[in-house]
Amino acid sequence: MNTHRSADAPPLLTLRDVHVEVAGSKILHGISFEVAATGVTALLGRNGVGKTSTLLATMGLLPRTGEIGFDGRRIDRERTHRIVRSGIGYVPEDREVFAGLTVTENLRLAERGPQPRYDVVYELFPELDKRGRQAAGTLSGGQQQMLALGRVLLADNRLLLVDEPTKGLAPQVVQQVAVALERVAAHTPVLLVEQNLAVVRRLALRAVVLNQGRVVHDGDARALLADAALTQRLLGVSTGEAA
Ligand SMILES: Nc1ncnc2c1ncn2[C@@H]1O[C@H](COP(=O)(O)OP(=O)(O)OP(=O)(O)O)[C@@H](O)[C@H]1O
Repeated sequence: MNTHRSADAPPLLTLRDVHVEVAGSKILHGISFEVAATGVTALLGRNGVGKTSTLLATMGLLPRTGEIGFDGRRIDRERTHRIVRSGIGYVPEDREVFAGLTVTENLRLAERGPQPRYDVVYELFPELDKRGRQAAGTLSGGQQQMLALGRVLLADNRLLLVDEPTKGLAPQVVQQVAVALERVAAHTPVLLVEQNLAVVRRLALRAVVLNQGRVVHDGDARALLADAALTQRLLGVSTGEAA
């Protein structure tokens, strides 16, 4: 099932001419794109093109110039804690669960505000409720990913930035995480960095493709993936491999 958005809804996140330079090397060269207010927008591209840096710059974790708007308000001059408080949740590529703490303790540490949304988290991921006393480090990769998603959902965020959630997972677990993300996205819009094109095809309405720190494609995700030559040129993979 694909997620839908209203064509009339204003974008939730807007990047305009965003540049990032780290230690003298230019990483993003003036990227501009929008993230819809519902469903999944995929951020794609080969290794090292600047996808993670785009998420980090949005969160204020890398120095950036240009305009970043969230829900009609500029956030490009704001510090990370303010951006987090404004309702953007970030799930990093390596998940970063506290391995020695239990599932419940990991969730508790992510509580923000007076009413953490355990109802939402446990409804989406009953496994986290069942495994509350298990050390997070002993969870499977897929379960750890669900815990990482659960932590950002606790805070009632209005947008999630999720970096390569299926990386390193077995094919069957990739499917479980895709189902989980589909359910999450029905609840909260997602900007998703993802290399697995079958997951992109399943979840994303729109796809933004980066190459060497620039946006080189922005459009309907399925139309891109249906065009084998374009997918091969932009992403270096054939859609056959992605199925
Ligand atoms: N702190 C840093 N210092 C120097 N170079 C960096 C730094 N962070 C990222 N880069 C470089 O910027 C480029 C973009 O990195 P980034 O991690 O954003 O790419 P990516 O598209 O997410 O890659 P991948 O798909 O491999 O995770 C890479 O060439 C990377 O080596």
